[in-house]
Amino acid sequence: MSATSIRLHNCRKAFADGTVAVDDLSLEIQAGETLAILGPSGCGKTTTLRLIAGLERPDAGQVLFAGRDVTSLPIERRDVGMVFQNYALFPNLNVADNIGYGLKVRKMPRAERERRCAELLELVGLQGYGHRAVHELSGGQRQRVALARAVAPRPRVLLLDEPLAALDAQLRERLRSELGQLLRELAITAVFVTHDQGEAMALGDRILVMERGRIAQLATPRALYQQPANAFVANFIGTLNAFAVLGRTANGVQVNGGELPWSASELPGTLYCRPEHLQVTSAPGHVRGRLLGQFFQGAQSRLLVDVGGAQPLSVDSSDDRLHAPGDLINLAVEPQRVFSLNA
Ligand SMILES: Nc1ncnc2c1ncn2[C@@H]1O[C@H](COP(=O)(O)OP(=O)(O)OP(=O)(O)O)[C@@H](O)[C@H]1O
Repeated sequence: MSATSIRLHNCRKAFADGTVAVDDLSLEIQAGETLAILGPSGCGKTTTLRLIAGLERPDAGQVLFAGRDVTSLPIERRDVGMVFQNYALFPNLNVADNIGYGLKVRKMPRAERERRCAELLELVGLQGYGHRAVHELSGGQRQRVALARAVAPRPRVLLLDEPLAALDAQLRERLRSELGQLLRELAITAVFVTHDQGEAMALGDRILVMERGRIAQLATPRALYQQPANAFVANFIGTLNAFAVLGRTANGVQVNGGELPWSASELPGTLYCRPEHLQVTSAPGHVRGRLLGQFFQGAQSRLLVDVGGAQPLSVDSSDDRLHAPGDLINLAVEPQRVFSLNA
């Protein structure tokens, strides 16, 4: 089955208590695209996924698959595969029977089913595990079985709700890259919900950042990071330093700890820059403050510098020099790395 585009058109979903989980949401997901849905708890990520799945019906608006209105179709008639955080495998069936379940329901002949199961076990790196009981598998292995089961019937759309959240950090990272590989191999349209920005950036062709049931921004990971639409998105993707603007100077603006380059005629209330764009310098830089701490992270260190603002500045430095807490640190920034944002 070839991949399918998905369109949400003015979708709204409120619950009985009046909570508006999804508020007039319109977006289009290309055929074969992987869309990550990211946002704070309660912003409507899971509800959006459930609207696409057919597990919820919108109060208003339409859901279209390849241009066809599927709004009133239940999940079993939408041709979607789903993977949940908690595996949701059948505990009384072995691995092969779990994977083959959807195929059996669709009355695929046994020999063909077995062939497809073997192919899927190989795809998820579990060759020879067909006869294992579910309780004999690790968390990561269970999640691979859940994936294999979801894609076994070759669905048009794969939906994943925090698929890696239950795994420990190391395993999550490994399975993340395996999942990315798998999604590319399957060339399936995939939508996954996560609250992990690293996961969203690594797996999503585009990321939908949601805020209170609406789109805060829908863009590629790179565009979200480099051109965040507003402060909410910028704070959600990566770390952001905020400088309250205190007034104009000859070449820029006055901020806590010094002066930032700023040539635009409008004078925003806050200016921003990313931690990797602040450079520690021995010459007088733009701002100066006292080191609160230095955290070694391997290829670079994260420095926290107090310039007297509301929050200490975060600075990423690949310079190996060790500073001591309390040291005075000079920081410089290239003018084009300083930006303002809509509130
Ligand atoms: N069945 C329901 N009945 C009432 N309110 C609900 C129901 N399901 C979700 N909500 C509410 O709708 C809003 C959106 O919920 P949703 O689960 O979509 O958010 P989420 O972004 O996935 O959150 P999380 O990251 O915490 O899982 C929340 O305020 C939630 O409490």
